[in-house]
Amino acid sequence: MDREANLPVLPDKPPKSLIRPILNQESTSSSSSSSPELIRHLQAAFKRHRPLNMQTTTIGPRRSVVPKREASRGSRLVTGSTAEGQRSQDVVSLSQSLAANTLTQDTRNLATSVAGESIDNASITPPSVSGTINNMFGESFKPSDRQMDLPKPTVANLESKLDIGSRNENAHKKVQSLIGSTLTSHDMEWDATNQAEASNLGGRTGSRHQNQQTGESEISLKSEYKVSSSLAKTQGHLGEFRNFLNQPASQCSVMGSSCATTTLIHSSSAPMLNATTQVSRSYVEADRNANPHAVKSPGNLPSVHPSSKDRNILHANKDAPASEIPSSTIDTELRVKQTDKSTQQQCTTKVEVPVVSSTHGSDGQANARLPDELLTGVSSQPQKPDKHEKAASSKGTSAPRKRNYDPDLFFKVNGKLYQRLGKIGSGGSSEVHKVISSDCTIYALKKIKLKGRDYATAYGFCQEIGYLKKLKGKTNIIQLVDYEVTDKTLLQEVLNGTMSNKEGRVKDDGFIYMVLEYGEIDLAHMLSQKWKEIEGSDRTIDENWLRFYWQQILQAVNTIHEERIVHSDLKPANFLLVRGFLKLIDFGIAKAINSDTTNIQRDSQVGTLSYMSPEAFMCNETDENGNTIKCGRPSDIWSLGCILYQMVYGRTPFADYKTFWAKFKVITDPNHEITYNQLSNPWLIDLMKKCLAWDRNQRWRIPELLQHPFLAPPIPPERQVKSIQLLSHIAESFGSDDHKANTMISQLEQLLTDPAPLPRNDLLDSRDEKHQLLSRVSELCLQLQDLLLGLEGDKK
Ligand SMILES: Nc1ncnc2c1ncn2[C@@H]1O[C@H](COP(=O)(O)OP(=O)(O)OP(=O)(O)O)[C@@H](O)[C@H]1O
Repeated sequence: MDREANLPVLPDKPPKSLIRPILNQESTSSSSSSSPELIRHLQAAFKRHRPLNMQTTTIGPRRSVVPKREASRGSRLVTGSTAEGQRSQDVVSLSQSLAANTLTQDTRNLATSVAGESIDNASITPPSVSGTINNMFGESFKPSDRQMDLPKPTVANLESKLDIGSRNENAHKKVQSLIGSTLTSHDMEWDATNQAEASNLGGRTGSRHQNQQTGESEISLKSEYKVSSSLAKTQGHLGEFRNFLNQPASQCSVMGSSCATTTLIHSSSAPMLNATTQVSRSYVEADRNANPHAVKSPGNLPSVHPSSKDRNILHANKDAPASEIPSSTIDTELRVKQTDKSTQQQCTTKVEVPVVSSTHGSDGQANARLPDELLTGVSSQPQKPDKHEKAASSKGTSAPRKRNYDPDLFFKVNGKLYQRLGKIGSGGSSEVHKVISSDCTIYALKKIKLKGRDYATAYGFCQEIGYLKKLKGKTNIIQLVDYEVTDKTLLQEVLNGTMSNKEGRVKDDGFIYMVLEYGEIDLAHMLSQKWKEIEGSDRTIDENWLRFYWQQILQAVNTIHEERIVHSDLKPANFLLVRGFLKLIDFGIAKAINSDTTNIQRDSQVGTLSYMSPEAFMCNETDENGNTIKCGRPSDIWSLGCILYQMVYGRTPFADYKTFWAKFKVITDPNHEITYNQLSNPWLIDLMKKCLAWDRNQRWRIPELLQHPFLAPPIPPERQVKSIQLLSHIAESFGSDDHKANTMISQLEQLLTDPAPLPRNDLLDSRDEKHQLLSRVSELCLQLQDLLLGLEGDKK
């Protein structure tokens, strides 16, 4: 089949908008007859009058202007009916047949946007930011979005209003200093920006200040007007904040990220958040020491006190009529009853139980009280409708939700509040926020908007919960701490494995919330940093570093393959460092393998271009023998090969092929030879080849890869060592600058040590191979002998 004949011709040149407007050149060429003086004036005039935003966003359409974390969002390819319409520019949408006449508009947009521009995934791009990325909600995501989302005016008042109790005083002071410092930093930003932003109490602008020092010098800019104008709001936030801190601790919190590690990793990028984690840990530990059984809460506030809403929940849990039960609680209860109880309890019951006991138990009565005026303050505060969520409960998918918290500051998942600390990143389908729970544990909260998506896609997103539940307790997979799907029917269907509404679209404004273990940095950024260190020096990648992380990558993928799950979107950005170890994330397009087969059935082609296997590009087409091309575990192995290649060489194997079609063509061509530049360790090349074999049946499986000589170098037997000693003795005669002799010696050494790179199992099985090997050895020996004789002749 001549696939290319059907391919639409895409422009080789990048779209105009992507062409860097080099004013100098244009001016020069268009006025070639003018005097150089005039040109200079013209250029100066252009520069002077260029609008500000043009300077920052229009010029320099470099892909490298991607914020940390955001950088690694690659071009995910989604095809056919399952392609969701609201992807960011990084997302490719292709019709299933890949024929020109069936290409969707999205595809054209993508293909155009990537033409001439590297679509090799921004994952190795330095985490510097100078541009703006639109996220799925149409909001502009700026680098500053990563910063604290706390309300500015809350700062000044919090410290004075939160009492410091005598018990755990140090720890509480730390919390307060944290609050003070983080909010103060935010204040600075707020004060420095225009007044219109003062009303944005969500603080979405975030702080661009990278350190406290800078912030301190600007604090004097704070105007009295701004503080007083937002006083009323501040009271409300204070109430919310206190209320938040009074929430019961989640037992799941022990799974949160190590604060110390977080501090270490992020020290350069998010100093304020570092302070947060560090202090929260101190607090948690101090409190634990003081009373290991108490539910943690800072300040001298009672240790456990539910919000007014929580009290409703408690009633409901006891004997209150159903009408009083908030919807989320009903849903939670429902889910616990209707689904796998043991698993559910881990995620939901754990969270609610402390609330019940603390309020209804005798201790609870004594402890769980906030000052009434504070509660009043919370409930009387005008509620800001969340533009994303206000319709979430409409049309019967879930009952109307009353809010007693500011959605700009908090997320609520299963009745538990999580305070926003900043946006970490946004993928093609989601946005991920760093949050802190009431027990001061840091989590990542992934929020996926469902509205407008086709049902199958929404179903797929929801399946991620299913996979993560299945992978609970697996240390090399990111752990799901809690979750909520506002569309209960959808969740129920996913959990039951049914799909009734395959063709429909999600109309209700539903969301999926997933509270996840927090990862400090992803592999894409680790690689980018590593390569920055290496570039400009004559060093190559440290093999031990490579072994350390490659082994973890393999083990993580092995875990899911053993569970019969194919990830389908393996790339550096989907491996997160948690407490020093890599964990796999993003099961958004993962698929389970049916028990009677080894492949998964896909309705569409999915993945991230640079890491997609040939069969992923051709999924569901027929090969030359008429067999349907399917994806299975080998498809993940190919992606692993691309990751390893990137770790070794600093770029993916097909990075030179810039456009989608160029990549498609080369990756699906069985005769294309991937270039492997020479390395000091030939095993490394062999290992990459084992993963990147075009024929998926030739690719090694993970158990084999874990035994590959690169990870498990063979120990040479005594005899071999002797032969190597002999060779090094001979090598000394030639000196290091005799390239020819040294090449022969190292070839001989390799042949004698281990006749690589033959597959280990059929090592020297055939007589012919042994014969060939011996003749090659003797040939090299004779040549070396000649060289040695020549050398001695020269000396005489
Ligand atoms: N648990 C976590 N801890 C820290 N950061 C996370 C976590 N989960 C996700 N992220 C960040 O958010 C980004 C997007 O997350 P994720 O890949 O799960 O979303 P997605 O919408 O499926 O993205 P994609 O389109 O790349 O598949 C990740 O690359 C990572 O940087």
